[in-house]
Amino acid sequence: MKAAVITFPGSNCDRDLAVALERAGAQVTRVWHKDDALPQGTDLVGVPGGFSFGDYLRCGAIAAQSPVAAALRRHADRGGYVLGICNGFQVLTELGLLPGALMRNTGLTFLCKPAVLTVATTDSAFTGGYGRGQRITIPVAHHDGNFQIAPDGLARLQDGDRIAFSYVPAINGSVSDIAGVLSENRRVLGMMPHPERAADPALGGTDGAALFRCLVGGAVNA
Ligand SMILES: NC(=O)CC[C@H](N)C(=O)O
Repeated sequence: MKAAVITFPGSNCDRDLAVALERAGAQVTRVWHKDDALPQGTDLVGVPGGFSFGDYLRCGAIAAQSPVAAALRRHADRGGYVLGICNGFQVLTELGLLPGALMRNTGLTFLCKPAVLTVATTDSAFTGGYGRGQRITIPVAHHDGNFQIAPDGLARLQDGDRIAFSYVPAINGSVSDIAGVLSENRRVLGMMPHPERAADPALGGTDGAALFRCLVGGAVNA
């Protein structure tokens, strides 16, 4: 699999994401926010966590206007895979590639800790390596992780089995405790927790590794 990982000014998880994808077997190219095209043959675009453009205006809002974001949109429109983590998830909602919005955490504090998640669907290239309902521990590090969506949008996510992960217990006020959602074609995943920070024993956890193994290598459990 050929993956492209984007770097914006203020990204801080881009290298970690590239390493996690490489360890799972992907061939990774790093892409700068001013690039207006993705490398030929890109299968997956990784949109990493961090503080793109200092989180000014709204987290991810300025990054969504960058030249590479237009190329990312074309990639998604062609049915390409996209993985947005934390600030990357915020960028994907700003781009309209995923529904909803990430608001300030209800506790109004920056949350930096391991979070317990339930795998809500295994029906995707990202989550097929887990069991449905499996509890996994993945770190979070955000102040705007409170996922909100109007009731009709929430019903569409629920009816379409598009909630990928949810928090147990609630941590940031997200509606239905949602931690990650899939696009309608199931090829775009946005999630606030950081699986790349739990993909190697040296990092203190490996629960995120199955996501990269499944995505890159198609290693589906069931
Ligand atoms: N780790 C991250 O990507 C953080 C995203 C964003 N800066 C926030 O705090 O919500």
